[in-house]
Amino acid sequence: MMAERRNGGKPRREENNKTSGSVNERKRQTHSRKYDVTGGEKQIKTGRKGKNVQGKPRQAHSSQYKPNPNSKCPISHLCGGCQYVDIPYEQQLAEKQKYIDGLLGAFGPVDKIIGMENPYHYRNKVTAAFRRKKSGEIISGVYEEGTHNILPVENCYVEDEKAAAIIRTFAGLIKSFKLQIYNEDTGTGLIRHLQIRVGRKTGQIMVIIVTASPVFPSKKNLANALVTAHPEITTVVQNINMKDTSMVIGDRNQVIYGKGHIEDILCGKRFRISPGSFYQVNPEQTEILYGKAIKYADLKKKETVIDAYCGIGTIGIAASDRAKKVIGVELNEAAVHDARVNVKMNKIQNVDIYSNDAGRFMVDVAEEGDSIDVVFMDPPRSGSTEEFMSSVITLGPKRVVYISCGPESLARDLKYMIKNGYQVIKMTPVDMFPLTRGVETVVLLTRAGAVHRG
Ligand SMILES: C[S@@+](CC[C@H](N)C(=O)[O-])C[C@H]1O[C@@H](n2cnc3c(N)ncnc32)[C@H](O)[C@@H]1O
Repeated sequence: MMAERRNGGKPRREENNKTSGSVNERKRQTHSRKYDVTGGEKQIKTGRKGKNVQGKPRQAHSSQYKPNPNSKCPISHLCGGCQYVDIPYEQQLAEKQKYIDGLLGAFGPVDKIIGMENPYHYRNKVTAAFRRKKSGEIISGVYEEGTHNILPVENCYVEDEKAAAIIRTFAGLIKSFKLQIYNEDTGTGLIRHLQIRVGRKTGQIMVIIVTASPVFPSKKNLANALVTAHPEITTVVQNINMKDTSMVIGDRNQVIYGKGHIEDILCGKRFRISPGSFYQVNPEQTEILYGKAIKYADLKKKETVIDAYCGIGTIGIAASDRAKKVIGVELNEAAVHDARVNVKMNKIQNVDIYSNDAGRFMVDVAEEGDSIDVVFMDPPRSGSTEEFMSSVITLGPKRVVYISCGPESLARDLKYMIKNGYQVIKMTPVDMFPLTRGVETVVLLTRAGAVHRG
């Protein structure tokens, strides 16, 4: 087997594979808005140590918070997440269509954007920060854009409603258990964030309590109280993040209750999701997106397929019944582990998962001259690399199916692929992030001269 020749049948381990994105992606993320609609790690735009980007002290507060009386969401002007919350849904879709047509239309035909029937409360992953008021009451919410001020969230239109209810309960428990909220300036306190992940089809819910220290007194009692209030919670995990970082999730997990992960069902397959693993935030639209991607791949059970940036293996596993062989490659260690478990759990024989940088992996495959028929590529928002794409060009697969949540990096990468002998056959935008400006696009490229069916 070609991949076994490359590493003796053992998964490769990379120095960098504890990350949830490439180094460039992580650098870029720290300068992005904090509410990452695409499902990447939630980021805080940091200024000088102890200051926010406006040079104000970093201690979380919201004394200057003024609700916007003209918006459905009183904090939409400050949170920076839902730029389109006050625009009718049809108009949101029209705006996104216009944007994608303008940015990508010159490369090939763009289909009509696929919207949602109910574009609210779709987000299966919700992260909250906390602040103690002078009265002792605990506020839960999100960061004001570009600052460390915490804005109270009463009713977020994109978040899963069960997750929001759990966050409210947890805020009350912080007070009753007398837990200290982490203070970035002094480095004291325990509770950094709470993250909830929901398996929408299985109903499983994971609560991740991110702490600044491994020492977490009465964590079992706290988890019991939370599960008693919300019996739908299936697991509670302590995630330890001791770094001075804007990343929410740290490297270490300790299971407090349940299995330490959840499962969800997507495209008829079952997927395990661990705290550090990427999973699309809008699974209803993901099924539509993957359906398009697999249709574009036009598989006939004869093809060797690469699923690059495979996360927990979702696209490759969903496509595996239609291919001869699928090779997944992913950098994040937790996701690689999940992907391997997912292959076994779904009793799939023709999928191998590799732990590696996608670019380096493709270089190896290209150097060995292996034969690849189809490449799925679903890189982070910052897009792919020349290293990766030049190897794709060397390998010359008949079809490349590019899935992207970053239209601008997609445009850059399509230019490169076109310059190097590929053509864009079609593109479909899918609205994975209603109420926000975000839009996902799936693109079919073929080698110029290759016959295009379907
Ligand atoms: C947009 S997600 C897509 C994941 C998966 N295809 C899905 O749909 O769930 C991008 C994935 O690329 C991974 N990643 C980031 N940089 C990478 C790199 N240089 N090499 C391999 N994987 C990388 C991330 O950890 C993440 O799982």
